[in-house]
Amino acid sequence: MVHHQNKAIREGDNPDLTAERVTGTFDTHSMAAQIYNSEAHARRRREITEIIAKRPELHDTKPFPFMTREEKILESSRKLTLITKHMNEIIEPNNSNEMFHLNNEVLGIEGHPMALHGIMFIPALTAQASEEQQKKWLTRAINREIVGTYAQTELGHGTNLQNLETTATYDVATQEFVLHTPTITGLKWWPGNLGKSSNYAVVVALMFIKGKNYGPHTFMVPLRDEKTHQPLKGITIGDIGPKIAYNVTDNGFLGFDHYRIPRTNLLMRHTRVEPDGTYVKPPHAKINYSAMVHVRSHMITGQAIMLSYALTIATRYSSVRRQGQIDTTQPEVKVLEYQTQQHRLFPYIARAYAFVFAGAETVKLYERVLEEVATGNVSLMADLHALTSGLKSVVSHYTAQGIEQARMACGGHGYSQASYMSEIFGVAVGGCTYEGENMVMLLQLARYLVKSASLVKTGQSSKLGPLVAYLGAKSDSTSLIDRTPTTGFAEYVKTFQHIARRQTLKAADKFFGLMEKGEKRPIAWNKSSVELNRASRLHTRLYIVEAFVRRVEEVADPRLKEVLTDLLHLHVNYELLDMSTYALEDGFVSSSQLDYVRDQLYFYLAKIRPNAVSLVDSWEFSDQELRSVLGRRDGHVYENLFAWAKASPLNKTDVLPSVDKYLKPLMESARASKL
Ligand SMILES: CCCCCCCCCCCCC/C=C/C(=O)SCCNC(=O)CCNC(=O)[C@H](O)C(C)(C)COP(=O)(O)OP(=O)(O)OC[C@H]1O[C@@H](n2cnc3c(N)ncnc32)[C@H](O)[C@@H]1OP(=O)(O)O
Ligand SMILES: Cc1cc2nc3c(=O)[nH]c(=O)nc-3n(C[C@H](O)[C@H](O)[C@H](O)COP(=O)(O)OP(=O)(O)OC[C@H]3O[C@@H](n4cnc5c(N)ncnc54)[C@H](O)[C@@H]3O)c2cc1C
Repeated sequence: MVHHQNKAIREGDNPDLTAERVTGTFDTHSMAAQIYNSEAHARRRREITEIIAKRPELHDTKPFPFMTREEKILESSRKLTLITKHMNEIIEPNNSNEMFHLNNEVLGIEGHPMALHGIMFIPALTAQASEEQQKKWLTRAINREIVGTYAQTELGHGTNLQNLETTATYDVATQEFVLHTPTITGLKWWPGNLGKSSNYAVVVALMFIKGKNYGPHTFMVPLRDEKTHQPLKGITIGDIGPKIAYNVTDNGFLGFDHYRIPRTNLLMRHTRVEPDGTYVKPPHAKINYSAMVHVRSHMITGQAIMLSYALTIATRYSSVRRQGQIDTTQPEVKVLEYQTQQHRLFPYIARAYAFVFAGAETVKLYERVLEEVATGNVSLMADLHALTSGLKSVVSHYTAQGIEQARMACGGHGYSQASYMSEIFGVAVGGCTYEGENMVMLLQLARYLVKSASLVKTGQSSKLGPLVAYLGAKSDSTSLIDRTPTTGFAEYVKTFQHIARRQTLKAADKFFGLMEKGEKRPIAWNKSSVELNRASRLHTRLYIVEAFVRRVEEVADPRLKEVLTDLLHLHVNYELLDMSTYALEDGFVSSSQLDYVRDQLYFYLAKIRPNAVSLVDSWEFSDQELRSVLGRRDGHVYENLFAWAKASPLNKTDVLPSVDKYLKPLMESARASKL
């Protein structure tokens, strides 16, 4: 038996796809270890996939697109109950990476009744509840004795937390907080699983003590009776209705009518209210925003995975789809042969790898900050906030663009729900909004960049943190990009640094200049905000390139290193062309250098071509996880598209009731009137 580098090869597969896999130059299991950050975890992912494959009760009973929302929720709850019961037979206890994979395989991306429980409720209790409170609630939450969510956003306000309307007013006499929703716009609106599934929530409300507003604080709030699941008195609660996607999750609304909770339900790890109403300040004003930072840190990887779902589907399909000829004397080609198709897909494959490498670094920094904050050291909170604000915005933006490109690359079949592209897009694009609308979060990073620019301008560059140290460096007068060996990335990094530095300093100049001319700070900020956000994007894209370079430098296996180096070449050339306006503006890069960059790009599209399928196979998504007829591992697309269409609920009968009721009489009366 021949041992291929690509471990997805099986007998009986579509030969067009097998031919792609045979040309792969590297071991896909080893690449999976890069993607998932360790050989052990990549192996465990495969083992979990195998266990699930052997347990039909954990499989979808029919394709998701054929289910109603209610059916999907029922089906998801059934599987959630099973995986809860059999968790220890499938994954290592309390291993969040394994849990993530188990959820993606069995429950999928459309959410489930305990999605927010794991993503935000438990992280909020872990970071913000005191030890005593954790004893009371955290263990019960981990055991799934109670189900919770994170209720912050309201109908009228999501971004501007200072103007939330839900109030928590301290009553010294009873030592209780009184939660109240004063208006319709003060209703909590959007929290996942709030509508129907959760019986508790960490609620964010403005805290008032003796008439003074202390701003947003987090409270543990019971919402439903633990036995009957009926809403408690004083609580109005429900589902907000269907969304673009993610409809298995019951995003909900919530109102309070003078609803009382004990003083000790204020989450008190970092902040306290004494029985007499004395307020004890936290060590950092934004310490209670930790659940948001948790999601922002982890969603970089989640977004990279969803982008890779779409790219896996489109790249495999492009290898079995034949249409048209390049050489008219030859048979029809696989659509992946077209340079335009490669240009549509391969730079996004490179981005997906870049994002997952950046995501791994972000999670590491997050874990470090979490540990430090637990011991009272808040020094890195601002850096983490700036980094995650930029990354969540840039990565979710390009992920959505990439999924849409992948959908279009599948032609008409990409428009069918059999591709699953619309759901992947719909779920991923939510990431541009949730956890801070992208423009808003870029502006958060811009605050950090402007402060850093001030240090540069006042000769204090030595005080710059490591993420922005390049802002204080001197630039060469021109880029040396086409004058260095093609294997060196340093010149590209220098060019991206130059572009990001110039834009940051320019945007900061504009902002400070407007203030010097007499504009008030917030007005000057608003008038500079498009330029400021450009700086934030360029800074973040520089970070992503650097994370990619760091990872490629670490790789020891020469075959992996070669293909990752090819991807990195593709990435830096594509990125530079994409931001060429900035490079051309001050003549740092000339148009002849851009011609070189373009040639490099085309060279690497062609070089990557034989590895394209292996690069997407390396993510090792099972068919169950992808839920896409077009993206099937075996490449047998056409017969399965036909089977899928035949299974459509509309095809249960030959004549629909609507035809009997309306169309037949309509046609009959049209015919009769002609007589
Ligand atoms: C295969 C993959 C499968 C995946 C499956 C699919 C996944 C789907 C999952 C879906 C789950 C979705 C869950 C979503 C949940 C939510 O959306 S929860 C709600 C999130 N809401 C937001 O993010 C709101 C955004 N707004 C804010 O964060 C804040 O309002 C603000 C914009 C940051 C401003 O806050 P405010 O308190 O008003 O700030 P200011 O008083 O103006 O101060 C600004 C200074 O504060 C610093 N700062 C802000 N936040 C932090 C922080 N977290 N840490 C550290 N510092 C912070 C900021 O830097 C400013 O500092 P200075 O410049 O020094 O003043
Ligand atoms: C799928 C999904 C899941 C969610 N899950 C949860 C959850 O579990 N819990 C929860 O509490 N919330 C949740 N949310 C809510 C989400 O966090 C908010 O919708 C998000 O933070 C954006 O806030 P907003 O809706 O108020 O947008 P808005 O702030 O109203 O944004 C509208 C526009 O105004 C602009 N804008 C607003 N403020 C500024 C500013 N200061 N400067 C410049 N431009 C500005 C924005 O850029 C945007 O273009 C979820 C949302 C979605 C879509």
